Amino acid sequence: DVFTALVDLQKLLHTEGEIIKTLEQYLKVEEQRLQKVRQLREDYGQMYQLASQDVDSFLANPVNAYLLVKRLSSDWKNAESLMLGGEGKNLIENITRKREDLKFPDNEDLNGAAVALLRLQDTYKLDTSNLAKGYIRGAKHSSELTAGDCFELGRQSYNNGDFYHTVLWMQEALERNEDEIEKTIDKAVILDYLSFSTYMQGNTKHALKLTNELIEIDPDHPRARSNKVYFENALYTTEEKKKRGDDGDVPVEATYAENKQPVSEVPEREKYEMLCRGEKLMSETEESKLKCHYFTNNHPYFLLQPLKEEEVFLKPRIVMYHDVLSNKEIEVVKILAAPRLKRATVQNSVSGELETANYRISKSAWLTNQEHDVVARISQRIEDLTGLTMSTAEELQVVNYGIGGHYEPHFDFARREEINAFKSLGTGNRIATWLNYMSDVEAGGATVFPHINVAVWPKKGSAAFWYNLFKNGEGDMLTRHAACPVLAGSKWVSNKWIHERGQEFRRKCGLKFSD
Ligand SMILES: O=C(O)CCC(=O)C(=O)O
Ligand SMILES: [Fe+2]
Repeated sequence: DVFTALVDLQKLLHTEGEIIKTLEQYLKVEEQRLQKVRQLREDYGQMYQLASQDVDSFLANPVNAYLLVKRLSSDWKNAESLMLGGEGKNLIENITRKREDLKFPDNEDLNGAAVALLRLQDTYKLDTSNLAKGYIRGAKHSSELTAGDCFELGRQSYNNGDFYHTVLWMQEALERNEDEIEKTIDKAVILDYLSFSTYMQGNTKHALKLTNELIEIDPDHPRARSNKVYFENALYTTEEKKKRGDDGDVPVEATYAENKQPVSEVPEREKYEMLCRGEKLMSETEESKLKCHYFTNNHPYFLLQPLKEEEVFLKPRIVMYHDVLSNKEIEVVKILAAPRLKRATVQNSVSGELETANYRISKSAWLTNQEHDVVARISQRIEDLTGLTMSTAEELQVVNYGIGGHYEPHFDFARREEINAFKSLGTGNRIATWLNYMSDVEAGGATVFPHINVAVWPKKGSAAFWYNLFKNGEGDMLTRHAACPVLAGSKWVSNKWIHERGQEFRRKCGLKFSD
């Protein structure tokens, strides 16, 4: 799970440093080795020349005879091992197998990184060729991708059965391949993937054209000819059907399905992505009702140092507080959590078991009030600000999202049917959520509420707070929210999930669906 948090990517940079050292060492040793090989070639050459001048008299000399035999037996054995062996094997063994402190990503990690990039491409509507140039929203963030890199993204998509992205990236690979002087990938290999995926996307005509191109550059390609026949037949059948007035089931032009979600999910999904991109969906009138003021909660701590409270939405009431955590407190929390970050889990709604899921990609750790004064202080501050007891709240969850890290729309509370959720805690449902933003995020990473058109942008030191349950204990469906994928930078949050038990005299219960 290397791809889920920035801290892990830092470890990979360390590995990269070690790889550079190993390569340098390898070059040095190899150059010395080649020098020895060159010397041997010289020695053999000299002797051969001497012998060739007069073969008979050369061989008549017993020393020469001996040397010839030696040169072709033990000397050649040494030469052989010099040529075959090389230091490479030892050096590679040393860096990969013996070094436990080095982290190398595996195939699953590579796939995860590719999927993350493709998710960003979709959510933020990034253009393939701009992305390949390293441009993210106009600003150049990274180095360019080679044709080979684009091919690799396409291949990962292909292996995931995602032909839409395969076509996008193979096309980009093809274009880049044309311009490359030192080719990073073979054109025929790209065409092979591209033609098949184009067919799978419903564009048989174009798939056939690409296959013909492939046959032109590689007439003996193992699959191209049979594919050609197959595509021709498929096209013929469609044309025939058309003639018969039967409109045929294969669209002639590609219609790339943008969204693979079930129809019922599309509106939420679209709203979620629009909000993530920063599109404003809330009306002016709704926005004009929101206020900002200084907040004291009649507590001595905040009377001395009032907090800025900003209303983000009224029903359900979502508020933001600014300058809640200091940079020093944030540093302490990050340092405590960093060595314990693990891939975040979600509760299976049927079994109540915790498991990892692709709709939540981040790393998290839990901190208790007992382990550090700063953690206890944060808990106390939340209690003072909300008036709710922290004695039944969950521990402080610290979360780090890497590039592409996200949490798709969800509720923080358990629905009626999720009977097993929070059972072991014995503190009731999650009545409210307190979310601390512990970093600014360069791009992306908003917390969005798609059903009420709200987007909250992370700001270091700020916090968001809302009730998940109505006063009568029923869940408020409008609190459904998501963490948008991080487009650039790294996002740190920490949250306190506050539970029902113990709040009886703090938040008056009611019969109505009201907050
Ligand atoms: O990170 C965010 O912005 C939201 C996180 C969240 O919703 C959660 O952890 O339940
Ligand atoms: Fe949440």
